[in-house]
Amino acid sequence: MSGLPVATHASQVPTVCFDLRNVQVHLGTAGRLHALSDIYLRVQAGERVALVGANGSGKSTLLRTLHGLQRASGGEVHRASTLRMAMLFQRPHMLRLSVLRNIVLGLWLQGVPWREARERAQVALARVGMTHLAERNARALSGGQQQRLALARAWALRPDVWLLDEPTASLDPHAKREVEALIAEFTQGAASEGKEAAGRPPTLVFSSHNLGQVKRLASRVIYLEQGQLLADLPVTDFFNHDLLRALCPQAHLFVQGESL
Ligand SMILES: Nc1ncnc2c1ncn2[C@@H]1O[C@H](COP(=O)(O)OP(=O)(O)OP(=O)(O)O)[C@@H](O)[C@H]1O
Repeated sequence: MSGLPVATHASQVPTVCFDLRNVQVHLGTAGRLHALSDIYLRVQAGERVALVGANGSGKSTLLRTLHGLQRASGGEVHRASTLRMAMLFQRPHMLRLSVLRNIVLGLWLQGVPWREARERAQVALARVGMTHLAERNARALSGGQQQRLALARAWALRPDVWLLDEPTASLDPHAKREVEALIAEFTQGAASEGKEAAGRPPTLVFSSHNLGQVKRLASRVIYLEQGQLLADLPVTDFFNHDLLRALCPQAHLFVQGESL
């Protein structure tokens, strides 16, 4: 694993965030399960990449490999050294503390002084419309509220890169819409302090089974099947049925199945 050269433009946000070359991830007993095979993937700063594919196709493993939570068994993982990454999961992990303290502690652990952390946490809570819940125990929140809190906690850290693993999969339709709207706001520039001034919104890589959500949030779609990357297309090409059928029949079948 190594750092990519960092571009010199004012924001210090590098042009290439991730560059995976021939990456393999083997899991399970004696590494017999090939969760990812021969992955080549370069993600530029500001891209919005959706990972799609059936259950077990390797989406979570790829996200975890990008983050560094999962070590590659082979190949090269290059990651820009200055990246600040936030990773969110389908079911967020909340500390048994108040809503506000969940954010404050996250910031404090990153070296932000307590007083500043409290102020930033309050701004972040307001940003997700949860100020009135600041003193509630975070574990007592609904699933949708917990995911909004997880987003606030991540946003308070001002990440360059958002890695989201099926962030709305376990939510009811109303909470889904709320959480998706926040993801759109936080990752499309408008709410990203500092990044906006640099003219470059943060980078988003997310997995989803919701193809409507993929259309709304992504600019590029990657299709995985049994750990292999079979299609990597601009979102408009991916949802062009004739083109997709010609370029990647497996992905076309998958889209047809998911659209039923
Ligand atoms: N810790 C682990 N040990 C062994 N096998 C694992 C482990 N984690 C994942 N796998 C296997 O690796 C493969 C890829 O799993 P992964 O969770 O990346 O798929 P996914 O596309 O995210 O699936 P889903 O849509 O269900 O979340 C699957 O066969 C899965 O069973």
